[in-house]
Amino acid sequence: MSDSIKHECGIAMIRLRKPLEYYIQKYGTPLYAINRLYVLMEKQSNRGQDGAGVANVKIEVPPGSRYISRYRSVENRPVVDIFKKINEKFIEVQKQDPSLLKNSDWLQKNIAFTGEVWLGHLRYGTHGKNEIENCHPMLRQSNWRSRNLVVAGNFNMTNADELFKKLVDLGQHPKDTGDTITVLEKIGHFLDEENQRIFDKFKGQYENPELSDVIEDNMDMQRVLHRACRDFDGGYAMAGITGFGAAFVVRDPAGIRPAYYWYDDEVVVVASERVAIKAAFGAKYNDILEITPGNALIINKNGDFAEHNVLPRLEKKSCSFERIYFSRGSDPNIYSERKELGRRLIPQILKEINYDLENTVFSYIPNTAEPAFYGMVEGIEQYLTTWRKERIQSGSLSEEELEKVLDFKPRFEKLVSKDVKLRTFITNDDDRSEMVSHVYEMTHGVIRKKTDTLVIIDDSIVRGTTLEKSILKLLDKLGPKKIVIVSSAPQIRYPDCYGIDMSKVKEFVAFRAMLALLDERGLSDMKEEVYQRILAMDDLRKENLVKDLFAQFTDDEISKKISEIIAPKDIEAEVSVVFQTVENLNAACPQHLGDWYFTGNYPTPGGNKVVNRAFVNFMEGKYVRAY
Ligand SMILES: O=P(O)(O)OC[C@H]1O[C@H](OP(=O)(O)OP(=O)(O)O)[C@H](O)[C@@H]1O
Ligand SMILES: NC(=O)CC[C@H](N)C(=O)O
Repeated sequence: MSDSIKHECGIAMIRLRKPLEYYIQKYGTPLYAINRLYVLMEKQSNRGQDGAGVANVKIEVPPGSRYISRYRSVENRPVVDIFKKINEKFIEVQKQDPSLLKNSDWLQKNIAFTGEVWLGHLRYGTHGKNEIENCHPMLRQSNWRSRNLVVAGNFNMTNADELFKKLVDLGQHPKDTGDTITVLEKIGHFLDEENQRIFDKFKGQYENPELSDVIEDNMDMQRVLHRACRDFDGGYAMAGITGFGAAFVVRDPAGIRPAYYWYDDEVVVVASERVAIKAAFGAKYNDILEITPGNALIINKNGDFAEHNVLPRLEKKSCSFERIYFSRGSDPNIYSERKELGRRLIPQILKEINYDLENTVFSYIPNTAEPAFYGMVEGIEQYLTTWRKERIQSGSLSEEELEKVLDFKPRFEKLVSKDVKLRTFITNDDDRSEMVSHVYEMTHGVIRKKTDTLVIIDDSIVRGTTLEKSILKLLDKLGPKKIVIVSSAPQIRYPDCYGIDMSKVKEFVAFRAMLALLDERGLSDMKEEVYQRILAMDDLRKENLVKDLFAQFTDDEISKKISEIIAPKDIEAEVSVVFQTVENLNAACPQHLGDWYFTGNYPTPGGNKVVNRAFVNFMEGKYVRAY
């Protein structure tokens, strides 16, 4: 695992509900599912670039034939790499005899990746190195078909270490400490027990080969998943396929990680983002459903499916950062939420520029912040409508003044372009500073030197590196009197532990600002005091003690300190930072109230353990992950 802040992982599942023959007839190719899965995965490439994997299971093949196939890759463009390899198999068949591509029986007997159940994964590793061994899907193999298991997930458990220990206490000997293996083994353990339970129940009644079918027909996946997941503390959308073709996607009880599905009579499809399902299958957004938190979508061997409750639901706390930054902004709901985030910042922005729209230029830092910018544009226009009305209704305007009021146009400009697609989050820390200075270029000749204030919106300020190392220096060269950085997200104060690797508190510029304020105010002893209180806790999950440190200061004090920290010493413009309030974030994204990054209110008890541990690590000078 590199030290960079991570995005998410993405999952993609397709279950063909008809025989392969049907798709060959209708779509003229045996590659129907492959092509759709490719789109489903490429459209989620924003969620993981450390590696990718695809697994395929054939239902009902005779003993002796391979029925689970898998490719994984950590190449530069892992999804392309995998699908190229899969495609090569069909190119070979084409060369051999093109008519075989229409022969579903022959294909399923002879060619891998011609099965009915597909599972794809894009990885941003949070646990374990960026090596192919850590790529999902992971396999748990057995000579008994119904004991085979393939798993891929978007997840992080705050108690991965305890889960591992439990497996060892059971007498197991996992081949790796990685969290995906731990989860795989955990589900696998209860899958084994379920196999045994059904075997014991029916053993007198059927002969052995027949018994295998009876086990598969009676397998209670809801029970397996309930027993496997009840010890998980974390955020997860965990997808799996058994060797006999039953598939599932289970979502954490607080709905932290996203999971959507869509179906028709040909397919059942699951993905982390709606945009991907829309693109791959032309689905209508309104027909794409969200897996209910605490439920599993279970697809039987025969293609029937339903949601089943697996764990009691918790208060829904879906990750708000998905809406602010991670997920693709072309999802109509996300687009309008991002706009709303921009619009809601207007009162703070107007205050910051002293209501002087004449000498202000508005712009944004590409790419994610673009919709928030459009929201900001709408907000300014709304403000101007009210302003014009009030001026006109005052009745005191001369002809010339009236014309000026009606003519006035706010200045919205594209000042920053980003010509490298690579997101700065994905490079490791050392390369990152180097990289960010080359990623952006500025539009000169728009700002009136020493006269204009520049208001520029970004989606989030995490470490402040993008601003400090690159953007502010470049913007300063345009000559503004003042630069107001607007963040559509509130101050990121607390670590995440539910799917993204943001668990080292010292990385956050808001945390560094809080430390600086403690020092300035002579409150440095509080750090030691909180540290000792955490060490004395009998259960770190009880409460988040780091909150006590932030509670010493107002939001504005922290914002001011952040602006001091990120403003490079050698620039001329005054710099200030405006952050979204948590109330406005929640109002803009009412279905995604998971705001622990900003509030420290974690949706599971393990979150408190992570933040307390992260603080202990900081105090002890340990630069390691806190879960
Ligand atoms: O404060 P920092 O730690 O530097 O991180 C915050 C920046 O990182 C992200 O940009 P990214 O380059 O991923 O761009 P995007 O907007 O194109 O997604 C995000 O949009 C912020 O601009
Ligand atoms: N971002 C994720 O969901 C990571 C999944 C898993 N924890 C891994 O590291 O592979």
